[in-house]
Amino acid sequence: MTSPATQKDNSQVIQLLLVEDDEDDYVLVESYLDQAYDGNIVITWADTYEKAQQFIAQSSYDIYLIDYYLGQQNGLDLTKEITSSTFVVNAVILLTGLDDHKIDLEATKSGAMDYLIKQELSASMLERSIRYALSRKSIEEELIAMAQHDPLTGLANRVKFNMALSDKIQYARREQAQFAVLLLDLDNFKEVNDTLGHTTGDTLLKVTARRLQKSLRDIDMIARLGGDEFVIIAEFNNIAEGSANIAERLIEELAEPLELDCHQINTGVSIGIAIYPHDGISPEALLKSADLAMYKSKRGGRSTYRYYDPVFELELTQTKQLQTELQLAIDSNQFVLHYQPIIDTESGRVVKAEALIRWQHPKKGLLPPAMFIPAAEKNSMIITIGEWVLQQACRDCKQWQTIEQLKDTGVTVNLSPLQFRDENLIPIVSKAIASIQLNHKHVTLEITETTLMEIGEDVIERLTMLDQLGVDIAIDDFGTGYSSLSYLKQFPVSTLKVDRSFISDIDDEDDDKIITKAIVNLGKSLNKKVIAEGIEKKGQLEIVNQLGCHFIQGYHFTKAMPFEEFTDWTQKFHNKHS
Ligand SMILES: Nc1nc2c(ncn2[C@@H]2O[C@@H]3COP(=O)(O)O[C@H]4[C@@H](O)[C@H](n5cnc6c(=O)[nH]c(N)nc65)O[C@@H]4COP(=O)(O)O[C@H]3[C@H]2O)c(=O)[nH]1
Repeated sequence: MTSPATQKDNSQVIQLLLVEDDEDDYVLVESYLDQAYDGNIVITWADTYEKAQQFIAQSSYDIYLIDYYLGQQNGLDLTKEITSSTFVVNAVILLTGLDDHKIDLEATKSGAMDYLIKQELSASMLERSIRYALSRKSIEEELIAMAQHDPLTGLANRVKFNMALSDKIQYARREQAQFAVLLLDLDNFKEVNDTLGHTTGDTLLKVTARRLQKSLRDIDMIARLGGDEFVIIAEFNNIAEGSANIAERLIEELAEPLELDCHQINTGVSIGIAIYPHDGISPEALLKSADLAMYKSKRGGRSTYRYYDPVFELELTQTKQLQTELQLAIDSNQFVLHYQPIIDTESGRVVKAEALIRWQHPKKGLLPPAMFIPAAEKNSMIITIGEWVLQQACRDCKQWQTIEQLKDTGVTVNLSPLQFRDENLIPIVSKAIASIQLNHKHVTLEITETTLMEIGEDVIERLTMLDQLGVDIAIDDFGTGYSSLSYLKQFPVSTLKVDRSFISDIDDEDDDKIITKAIVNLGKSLNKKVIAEGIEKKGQLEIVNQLGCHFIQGYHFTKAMPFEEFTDWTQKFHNKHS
């Protein structure tokens, strides 16, 4: 008998475990194998079931040759033990003294690759059977490798990641160790994919995978879970310091601009971190915690990382609850619109009214948008709410046209980022206006500067489509979104709305005055109107008048009011100022 496989170190030589309780049969099989392989085979002989189990636990073999009858036990059971792993291929050949169709079937069912009858055995038959089994093993191994890898990046895929995470948990439980799961999501992958095409998107993913591999140690596991989501399992001596360092390094590395297909691409990554065992002891729980933390870092300004905090769970539950309530609010008409006048500084008339949504909650009373719009924006509910706002605002505007003092008053509606991106936006807007035969010029859509900046190159196309409909477009919160001048020049927008933060300190802070002045001048040079919103005090009004703002809006005149109140207020205002 040769020594166990563990002691040999020649990869060309076949390692074979022969499980045979009959010494004569062992000698016969060994002689055939020697004849067939001329020494290029290492045979480890186990003469009992238990010994075979020991060898199997210590080492792995290229081929297992197992006798069907092993004393009181059965070679089929041992075969099942060896072949039971889903992700490791083991080549087993069963030997039997009987030519029995039933045993043949059982052998195949148990996972054996072949079934040989001892009386018919020869060196060539053994060699052929082993050759076939090894070739099938290598094909199956290749298939398994393919099933565990992401073909695009070559990284491990979700299947392999799940296995690795389960293994890591078992190891950490045994060793009382900690480790971190870092979930990464690229910040502007969708924009790259949508604007530059899938080929560039794929290249970005491949480059990202390479960058991640470069930044990590070999011992860290990295996988692509799908889309632009990557995940890392990493162990550190000091888990808090180590995981923070790695997250910072990855954020820095992935923030480096890239030149892809002649485009400069600025990517970034948001990272969520969950630590075993604090944030979960099962693969599902850990991944869910990392996912919540990643979602948080995405929301809290991109290119950041967050550790999981149980409070996120509570927030998520509250958000879900709010979303259920919002659906009910939509179904039972609990939303109302309030209107705030926008006044032309030259004519002194109310030219438009900004529609601002409120929720008439059956228990909590009248709720401001800040208490429900962010939750609605987390899913498509904002699209449904936004469509209602648009239709109601158009209906109200049509009503004003029947009143002499308000017949020229237009309406302004806020569009959330999701609505602006929605492919049905144009039909929704045109239906709301056309269904009541309102003139398009009476409708203004307000889109924040930040939203416009986040859309990417598609923005001009989308704005142009709205412009072609005939509606007016205003950029809200202007001055906070860092839009470039060259971009702004191409936007078919009529109005810039100076962000309230500049107006609030305009009377005592020079910087804000300078910025507002610059925005007004910029607006004028680009042939756009400028609205100063948030005018609360007389002093602010005087300054914005001095600077030449075209329109004004704010508590100094009035807060937003329900439809009837707004109508009365405007009539009185016009009577007073006519
Ligand atoms: N401190 C101060 N505040 C003033 C003054 N004048 C007006 N405001 C408030 O400033 C907000 C102006 O609207 P926004 O910037 O578009 O900001 C809006 C807008 O982003 C969002 N929102 C409101 N209605 C809708 C809607 O129908 N759809 C969408 N998507 N968002 C909406 O909610 C935000 C807040 O709305 P509101 O609570 O109604 O708050 C309104 C308005 O009541 C002032 O002189 N001083």
